[in-house]
Amino acid sequence: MNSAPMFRKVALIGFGLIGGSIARGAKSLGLAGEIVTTARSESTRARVRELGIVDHVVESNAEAADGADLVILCIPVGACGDVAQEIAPHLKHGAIVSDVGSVKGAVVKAMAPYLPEDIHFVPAHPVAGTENSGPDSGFAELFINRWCILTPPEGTNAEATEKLAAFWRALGANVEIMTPEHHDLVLAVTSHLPHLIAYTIVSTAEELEGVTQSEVLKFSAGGFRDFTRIAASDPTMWRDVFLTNKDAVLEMLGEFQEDLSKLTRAIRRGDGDALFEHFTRTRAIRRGIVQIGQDEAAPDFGRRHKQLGKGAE
Ligand SMILES: NC(=O)c1ccc[n+]([C@@H]2O[C@H](COP(=O)([O-])OP(=O)(O)OC[C@H]3O[C@@H](n4cnc5c(N)ncnc54)[C@H](O)[C@@H]3O)[C@@H](O)[C@H]2O)c1
Ligand SMILES: O=C(O)C(=O)C[C@]1(C(=O)O)C=C[C@@H](O)C=C1
Repeated sequence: MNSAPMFRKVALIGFGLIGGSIARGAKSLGLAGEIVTTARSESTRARVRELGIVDHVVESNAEAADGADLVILCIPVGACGDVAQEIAPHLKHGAIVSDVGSVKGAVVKAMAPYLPEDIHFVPAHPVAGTENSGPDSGFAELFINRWCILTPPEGTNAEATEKLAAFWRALGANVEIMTPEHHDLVLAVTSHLPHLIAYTIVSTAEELEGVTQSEVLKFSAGGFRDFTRIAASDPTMWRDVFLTNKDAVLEMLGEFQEDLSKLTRAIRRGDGDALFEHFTRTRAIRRGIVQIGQDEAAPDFGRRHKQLGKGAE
């Protein structure tokens, strides 16, 4: 059985992995009276119409935002400022405007100046994704048991923040609130740096002289294969992440390079104790993360999951 709609009209600007997943989840669970979306290219809009998930696919961002109670920008971080400027005159009084960008400080800085005072701006980042993009890549269960971080600017209406938090919880996410600056520092090490390492190592392997490309492909077992998955992530999205979270990423990269130098020295010196001690510590960290994941599994996970499954039938 579907829940009562939380919002009368939800506008999703951009219909890729994240926009498409929100649409599928919200549709299955009946979270919106009406879902309107738009995408930049006619071919994407045509594909979204064909998929038949949303109620209306419109031609422009302004048209999508017009009269919506909740507007979510599901587009690359670098495009958020321009789109905020474009939709601002069309926003309904009291509407909640949000985004899903992987970087928060730059998004707040780019969007806030354009949003009228009667709009509730509640930036968000669902920490859930895959290496795929585009209208066919989304799925309703993407956010189940994952975190969604909200970074409302100081003075944001608490009721609006709670309404958006409830929307994300309904999609299956666990919600946490923090400042954009803290978000960007944490995500620099947990998400942005790992992607940079994956992007680096895959091209390093490809450019090696003593090892052929076919050998790399043939013998890419577990570890390297995981890196190639991450390194297949969308170039536009990740270009924007590194351009807009420059300071935090550079800070974390500095720390990483120091630690890498320590391990390099241990290998060069044949210091087995240092290597063993290091790997023992990282194994404990991994086991701790897995345990936290199990402890924090939402108690009503099964129910939500079933509900999504039913709605999608
Ligand atoms: N992919 C992930 O794993 C992931 C996870 C969490 C958050 N995010 C964030 O979500 C956002 C969207 O990512 P995605 O993975 O859904 O991307 P995607 O490539 O699958 O979809 C992006 C959508 O944005 C539209 N778009 C692109 N440039 C635009 C522009 N200049 N103006 C208007 N629309 C534009 C595209 O037409 C498409 O509909 C990004 O900000 C990303 O940082 C991504
Ligand atoms: O699993 C993946 O493919 C992801 O990279 C998802 C991932 C992440 O780093 O965890 C990537 C970027 C987003 O901002 C959030 C989630």
